[in-house]
Amino acid sequence: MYDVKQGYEAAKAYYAQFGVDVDEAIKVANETPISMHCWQGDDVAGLEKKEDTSLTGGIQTTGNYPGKARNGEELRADLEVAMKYIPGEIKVNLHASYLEADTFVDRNEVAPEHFKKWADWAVEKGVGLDFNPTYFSHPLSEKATLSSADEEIRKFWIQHGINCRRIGQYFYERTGKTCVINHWTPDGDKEFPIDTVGPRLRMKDSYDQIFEATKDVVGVMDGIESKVFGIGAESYTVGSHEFSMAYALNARKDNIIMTLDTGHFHPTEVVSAKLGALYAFVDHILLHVSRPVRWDSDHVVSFDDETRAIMEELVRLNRLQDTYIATDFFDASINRICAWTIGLRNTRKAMLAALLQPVDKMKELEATGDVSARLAFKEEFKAAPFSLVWDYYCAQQNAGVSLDWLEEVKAYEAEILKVRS
Ligand SMILES: C[C@H](O)[C@H](O)[C@@H](O)C(=O)CO
Ligand SMILES: [Mn+2]
Repeated sequence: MYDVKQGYEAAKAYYAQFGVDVDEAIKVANETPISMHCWQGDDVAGLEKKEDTSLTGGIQTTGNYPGKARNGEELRADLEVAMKYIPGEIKVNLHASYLEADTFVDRNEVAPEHFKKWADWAVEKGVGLDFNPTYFSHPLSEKATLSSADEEIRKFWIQHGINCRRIGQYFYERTGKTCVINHWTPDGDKEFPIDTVGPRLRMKDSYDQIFEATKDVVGVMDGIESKVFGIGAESYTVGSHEFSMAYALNARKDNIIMTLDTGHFHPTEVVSAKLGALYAFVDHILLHVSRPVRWDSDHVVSFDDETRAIMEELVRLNRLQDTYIATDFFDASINRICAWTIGLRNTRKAMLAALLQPVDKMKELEATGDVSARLAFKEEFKAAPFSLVWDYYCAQQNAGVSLDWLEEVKAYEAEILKVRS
């Protein structure tokens, strides 16, 4: 290993030229929570006691890498391994389908008691918990959920949403940290329907009922996640971007916000370009950081242009602290602990790289009309020595410098994952 401290000192001198406080950047990156999705660990299968665990709702995992977690204990153990190598504040993000009970519990019956093991574990680890109603992978979700024209089915899913908000409050009470709840429904149509508003009016009414019935709930924030299409819902989604944005804005409640998933837009649309416009109107946004490859493929988050641009935009807008950052990917073709570690480290690294830029100086250049210097600065910091600061930060946090973590995860794979059938 090279001299990490020496590298950090050199980088510090480089950044000092531009007035960037490296230690402050590390501090902010370290204290900004990233919500780590549990569903990478078992290919979104969940822990419900049921025969059919197939993934529906127009989302897909591909690959059959050995060693996926088969129960809550294994999933928590795997999460813990990955968490060792992800520096900074982490929350863990659960779907309702990760309930733990001795017998089958249907979605309209989920309750706080089914998440006691998760809450005990989170308290022991000192992490917060976020939550998601699971409006998919269920016989009653095949046609539609919150927008269903069948009142019995719609009622079933409304009850699920209501119960999930109560579970969110339970997580808040146990961990002392706000529980961010995300609502995503797969409702949509393969062909463009004749009646495009009816399903939306029903979905709007369903959300209204969920929030009205739980208006006493405290300690939660609710994101409404939009999506442009899904497999089998290529032409129309009920919860489109316009629907979700309009719902969140019109709700006029501080706790109902928009969720932007980086894989849920047309391929040439980028979330980074939406943030500045939305923050002119809202106080908070929930982000699902993913990597769409040609479609909403949910590849592992990369340290790529868009992830970096999102973080740069949040820093420049001074909205990092107002944005709930969550990861959302599921790759079944590689070691799942590596998937988490790589994706979450990249998310944090992009955040740190964004914080290591002289934003005030760049704003000043722009304000004075010096657009040539603005471009020169933007380009300069693309290749600035942030990785030396990153390595130092990982060393400080005992999170594995460079690829140190890989050998240890491989050892865990050989010892623990390989023996799972
Ligand atoms: C598991 C899903 O990815 C998640 O609930 C949702 O956020 C989504 O992005 C569906 O495409
Ligand atoms: Mn998502």
